[in-house]
Amino acid sequence: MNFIPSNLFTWQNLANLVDILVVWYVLYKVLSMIRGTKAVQLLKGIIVIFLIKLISWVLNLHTVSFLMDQLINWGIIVIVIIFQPEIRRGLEHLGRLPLFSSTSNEEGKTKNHLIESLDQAIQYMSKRRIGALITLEMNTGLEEYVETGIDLDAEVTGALLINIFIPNTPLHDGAVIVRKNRISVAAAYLPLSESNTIPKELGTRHRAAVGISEVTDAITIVVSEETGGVMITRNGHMMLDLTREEYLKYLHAQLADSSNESSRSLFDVFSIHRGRGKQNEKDNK
Ligand SMILES: Nc1ncnc2c1ncn2[C@@H]1O[C@H](COP(=O)(O)OP(=O)(O)OP(=O)(O)O)[C@@H](O)[C@H]1O
Repeated sequence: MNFIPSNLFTWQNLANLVDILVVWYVLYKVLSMIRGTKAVQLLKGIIVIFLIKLISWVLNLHTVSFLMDQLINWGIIVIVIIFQPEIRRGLEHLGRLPLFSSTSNEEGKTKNHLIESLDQAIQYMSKRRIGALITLEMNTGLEEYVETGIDLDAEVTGALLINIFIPNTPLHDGAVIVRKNRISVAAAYLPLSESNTIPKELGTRHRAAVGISEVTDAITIVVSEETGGVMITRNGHMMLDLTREEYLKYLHAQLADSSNESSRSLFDVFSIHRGRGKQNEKDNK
């Protein structure tokens, strides 16, 4: 039989190629989403169960095979219940694809004002080592965390943010939650992460920032009281020791209205994980 190269370019082969690429992309996304979370242990457990199932099937061990079948069938329901928040977050991610979203000019201006206020507060607090924890609500509602805080419902300004976090004042402990471009509450309690990827030298403020990013799509900014360093967390990722340039770039990409801006910086944004802390120290002097 002769090999004719043009036979390779059939619709069927193209469909197969697309099929493989889609599966590969979904697997890659799932694995990078669960990296460093408790889901990795779960995945290992699932692989072990499937291996036992395969071996029992090959060796004709009927009872073991039956038990594994039951475990797999019921396990799916259990996983859906346990990972309900993560599944919800994943679906919300899908809903946020550009195809479904639109933003207006007015919204863009408000977002720019929000970023300027955050920047003013971060700069002030970082230089003076004032600890701060600010969470920005995105698409997932933060109602249950808002309920733990003290109501403010105030316009976001740099001055107010600074004032809230001045040590030994009634509102400084806990997190500020920003909703719909307003400071909704201060002194809110956020869930603490149990991730073992958080560096040991970071305390509960940083752990709370990672915690909220694991269960919602909120963007959380931390200013460290000890070092003045700036961290942002989102979707379980920590971006540590960010310089001013880096956090502004990130916030603009995630919040600003211009679709050009966001798509242009998206790659850069995801490549930031540990910023140039040295630069931060320089800025502080
Ligand atoms: N679950 C939480 N929710 C909201 N805020 C919290 C939570 N846990 C701690 N905090 C805040 O963090 C402060 C304690 O910070 P701690 O020194 O333990 O953290 P850290 O990560 O080492 O930060 P820093 O570098 O600023 O010291 C508390 O006073 C409180 O304001």
